[in-house]
Amino acid sequence: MIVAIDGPSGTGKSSTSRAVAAKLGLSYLDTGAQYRAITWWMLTNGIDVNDAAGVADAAGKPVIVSGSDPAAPTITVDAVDASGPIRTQEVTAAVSAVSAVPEVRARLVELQRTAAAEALAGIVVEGRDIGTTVLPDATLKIFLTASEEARAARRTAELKGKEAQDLAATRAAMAKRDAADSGRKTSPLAKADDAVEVDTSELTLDQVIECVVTLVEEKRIKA
Ligand SMILES: Nc1ncnc2c1ncn2[C@@H]1O[C@H](COP(=O)(O)OP(=O)(O)OP(=O)(O)O)[C@@H](O)[C@H]1O
Ligand SMILES: Nc1ccn([C@H]2C[C@H](O)[C@@H](COP(=O)(O)O)O2)c(=O)n1
Repeated sequence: MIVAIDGPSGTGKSSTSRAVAAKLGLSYLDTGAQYRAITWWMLTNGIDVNDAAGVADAAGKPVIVSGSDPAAPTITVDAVDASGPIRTQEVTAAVSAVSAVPEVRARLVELQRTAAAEALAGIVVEGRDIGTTVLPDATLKIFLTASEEARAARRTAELKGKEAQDLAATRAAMAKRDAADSGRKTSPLAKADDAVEVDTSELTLDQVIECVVTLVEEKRIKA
């Protein structure tokens, strides 16, 4: 059972994927965390993230390891816990440039396919190009969407007290990142033709989780 969950930022991919994987006894992989991890490594090693050739040259250097337990997902870079540093606004602002570099994508797609192949009980993999490129033969593909307004409100609430921005700034930053992720040449953010689209704007997180669990169970019955 391989479940691919894609969609723009703030649509609920991580929260939904973790919960669905935990409920169904599947592994979990957050591919966005891997793009953030390689971006953090570039920033901490003084590589100009807007120099695509420099990023491409360095793409093979960091060792990125993702833990796939949905109850406690982990990510390390060169054996250092990167789970905190990859969530800073500095990394968020730089990640689209790094993830547009084909050498970076080739490196991470290989890790992602290996993780899926090794997950014997099945896996939920979330990202932007999982259904279209990474795992085109996934058992079930979901494309989550939500209005810009709903996504910005969710992200603003999440960042409250941390690196808080106001609603308008958060909305603008999300729209900019989504435009970059959708507009890049190599495997852009896109819905696979055979993905089920779920608009989460008016749904609670529990409703989205239930909806995806039901879709997985329907697939299991048919298989
Ligand atoms: N249906 C929902 N209703 C209300 N809040 C939600 C819903 N889904 C997710 N959230 C909240 O919205 C925030 C963003 O969710 P999440 O991180 O899962 O989105 P994402 O699609 O993985 O985002 P990104 O791609 O930017 O990492 C979280 O605080 C989460 O709890
Ligand atoms: N499969 C993926 C996953 C993520 N990215 C890039 C684009 C996102 O802006 C960034 C961070 O992802 P998030 O943590 O917000 O889910 O990583 C990608 O290009 N492909």
